[in-house]
Amino acid sequence: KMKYIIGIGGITNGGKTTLTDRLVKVLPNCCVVHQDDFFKPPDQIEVGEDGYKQWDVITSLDMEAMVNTIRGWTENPVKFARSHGMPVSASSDDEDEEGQVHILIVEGFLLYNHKPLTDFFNKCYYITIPYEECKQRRSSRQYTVPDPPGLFDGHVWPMYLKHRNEMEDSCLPIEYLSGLMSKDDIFTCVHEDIQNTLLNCL
Ligand SMILES: Nc1ncnc2c1ncn2[C@@H]1O[C@H](COP(=O)(O)OP(=O)(O)O)[C@@H](O)[C@H]1O
Ligand SMILES: NC(=O)c1ccc[n+]([C@@H]2O[C@H](COP(=O)(O)O)[C@@H](O)[C@H]2O)c1
Repeated sequence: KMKYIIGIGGITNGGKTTLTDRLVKVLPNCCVVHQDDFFKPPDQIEVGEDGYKQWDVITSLDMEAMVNTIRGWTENPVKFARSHGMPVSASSDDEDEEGQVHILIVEGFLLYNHKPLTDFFNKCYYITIPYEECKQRRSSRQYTVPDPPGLFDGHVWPMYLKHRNEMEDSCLPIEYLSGLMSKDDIFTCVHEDIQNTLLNCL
C-alpha cells in the first residue's frame, strides 16, 4: 500500500483551505488534517508585552496532538478515513490490497517550523501573497476569536516573517506558489504536479 503525505503550508489567508478543499474532492482515498483544529483554547494563549494574545507561534498549537493524529493516519489510513467520515474506495476495504494509493493532505500556516511534523512530508507546498493583499484578505475574515485592532501589523505579519526566515534556513525542499494566481490556476498547477509525482512512484 502506498502512502503519500502532502503539506499545504503558507501565509494566513493565502488560499490554503480553498486549495485543499478542491484537492480532497478529486484525489483518490484522500484524507485531510487542518492545523487550525489544534489551536489551544484562548485562556491558554500567552499574552505578549505588546498586550496581544500570541496566536501565531508554535506553542499556541497542540503540536503533539497534531503529530499523533498524522501518525494515526500512517498506521491505518482506511480506519482513519472511516473514523473521520471520509470516503475510501471499495477495493481498499481489503487491508492487504497492493498498489492502492492513500493520500493525506496536511494544511496549515505553521507546517514547516516543527521537525517532528516536517519528517512526515513527502511533498511541501507553500503559498505566499504580498503584505497588502494579506492584510486586505485578513480584514474581512472572521476567526473564532476576532482579531483585535492592530494585531496584523503588531503580531501576525512580524511572526510570518520570522517563521518564513526560519523555514528558509532549514533547507526543506519547498515548492512555492503565488496565492495571487486565480483559484483555478493554483488548483490545476498543484493537481497536475501531484498526479505526475504519483505516476512516477507507481
Ligand atoms: N487564488 C485566490 N485569489 C483570490 N482570493 C482567494 C484565492 N484563494 C483564496 N482566496 C480568498 O482568500 C480568503 C482566504 O482563503 P482561505 O483558503 O481560507 O485561506 P487560508 O486557508 O490560507 O487562510 C477567502 O476569502 C478566499 O475566498
Ligand atoms: N482558529 C482559531 O482558534 C484562531 C483564533 C485566533 C486566531 N487565529 C488565526 O488563525 C491564523 C491561521 O489560520 P489561517 O492560515 O487559516 O488564516 C493565525 O494567523 C491566527 O492568528 C485562529
